[in-house]
Amino acid sequence: MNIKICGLRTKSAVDEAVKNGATHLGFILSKSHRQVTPEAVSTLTENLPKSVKKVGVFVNESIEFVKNAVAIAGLDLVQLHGDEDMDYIRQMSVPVIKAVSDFAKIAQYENIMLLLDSPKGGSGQTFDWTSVRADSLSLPFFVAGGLTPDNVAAAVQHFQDFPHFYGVDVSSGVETDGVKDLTKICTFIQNASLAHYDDLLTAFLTLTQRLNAHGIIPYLMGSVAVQLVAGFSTNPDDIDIQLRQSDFAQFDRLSVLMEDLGYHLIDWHEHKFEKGNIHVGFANVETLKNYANVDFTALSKSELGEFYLPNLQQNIKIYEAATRDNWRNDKYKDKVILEKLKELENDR
Ligand SMILES: O=C(O)c1ccccc1N[C@@H]1O[C@H](COP(=O)(O)O)[C@@H](O)[C@H]1O
Repeated sequence: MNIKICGLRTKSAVDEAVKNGATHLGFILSKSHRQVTPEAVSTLTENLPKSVKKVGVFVNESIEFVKNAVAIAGLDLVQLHGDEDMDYIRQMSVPVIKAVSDFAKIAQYENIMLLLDSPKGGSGQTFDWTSVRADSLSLPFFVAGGLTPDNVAAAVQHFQDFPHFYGVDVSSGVETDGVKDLTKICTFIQNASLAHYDDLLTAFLTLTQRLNAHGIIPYLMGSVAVQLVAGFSTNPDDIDIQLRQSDFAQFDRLSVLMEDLGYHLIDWHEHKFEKGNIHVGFANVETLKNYANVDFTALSKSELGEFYLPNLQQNIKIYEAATRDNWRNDKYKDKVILEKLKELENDR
């Protein structure tokens, strides 16, 4: 789940957002009471994990102004909140998020990300979510505008089935008296991530029933399994399923079964499927011994259904292996999960 915390101005707020699993940090570089300089962004984001993206927010600035800020602040993306059109957007040196509030005008944009917002960015005003039709959106999109720790779960649930829903974005809703509130940042991220976790777990349980009907018992791995076993928020992105080699080898049969459930194959090499905002990856559980020195036959069955999952100690071994694995993209997240798992084990 992508979670963007925007309008950051202090190191403590940046640290709180990162610590809790924000995937994007937003900095206002145009005129606003939240405005910061590109130099300040550079200082505030020193030592930021690579997986956390820095977004600069601009309103109708000159191309030179934006490019200069991108270079000084080291921005990964720019968010454009004014009347910038495709001619302007094509001149940007980094990927673009375009804020839109008139949803009838979405069709003019291509190869970018959208941010659905109320007409006045950063005002904390919501828009009518039901005014957006899923079939009008063919680009990945963030939802913003008046989100708060209290309504973000409802927003995630509302947009979850939109095929291109990418994440949620907040500024005013995590402030108290105009200043970023660390408790609200933490609660916002946890509530957004919990709503997505609930959806992923429900999708996994549906999938499990279908696999079981074909004589297959899946192994639930990754951050959904950790959250189920350990109970802390892991902000899962996808569902990691492992299968016995005999089941995994019949990938064509698996593909048919997934398509029946509305998923489509998005990466044949990685055995990844997608349905809306839900991604499911398959792998062979019998490789666990070599990868993490975990005997897959020692994994326990869940009480929630006919599937296996690793316990606390087995998850620790798996995440230790993941943090050593050069192929893993999000090592920072793996490291945070590993630290929390170890803390939990020490407390027992
Ligand atoms: O936050 C600002 O001051 C701002 C100024 C100019 C353009 C956009 C701005 N904020 C962005 O608007 C969205 C929604 O914010 P909110 O949660 O409704 O307050 C978010 O991306 C802000 O960073």
